[in-house]
Amino acid sequence: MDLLHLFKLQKELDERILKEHNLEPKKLLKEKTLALLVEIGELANETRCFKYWSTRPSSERDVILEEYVDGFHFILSVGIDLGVDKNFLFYKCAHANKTTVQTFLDVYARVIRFHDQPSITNYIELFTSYLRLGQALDFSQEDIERAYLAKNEVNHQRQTQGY
Ligand SMILES: O=c1ccn([C@H]2C[C@H](O)[C@@H](COP(=O)(O)OP(=O)(O)OP(=O)(O)O)O2)c(=O)[nH]1
Repeated sequence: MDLLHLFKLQKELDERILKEHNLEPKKLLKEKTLALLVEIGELANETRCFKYWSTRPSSERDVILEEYVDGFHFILSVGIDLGVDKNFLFYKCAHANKTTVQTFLDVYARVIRFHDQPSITNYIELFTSYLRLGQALDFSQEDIERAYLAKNEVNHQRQTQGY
């Protein structure tokens, strides 16, 4: 996954959204944090991993992947606001032997911790937990990159259409 390229595309999208909505280039950490928490909830809903009371199957893989990359957009976006986008290197994160439910809860905890204390260390922890979630959902880095690029394009089209 070419992360520096994804950060660059994210920056272009974020700047465009600010411009189209006449927003000051102020940081929107609270809004982005809530947006990310909502996206993670939508993602969990599509997987149905916590719905022990139901036998209905999860959504299609592509639907789950699209929800996943919505959250990834916001993670990249807060990384840009933090100033790590130009030199952020990330290799592999070890596979953690946890249930999908626990992996979701870990991501929520990391989001809140980063919000309360937006340090680079807490950002890396958040980023790692989100990639672990991707692994738990069986997405390769190539899957994530391809789906990110597709959704980034959709987000630009939405701005063109006055979304
Ligand atoms: O500053 C921003 C704001 C939004 N986004 C992206 C992230 C995500 O990919 C999308 C917002 O999520 P979604 O597509 O779910 O938006 P929605 O308005 O909730 O649409 P829907 O009703 O289709 O879920 O916009 C950014 O990249 N940067």
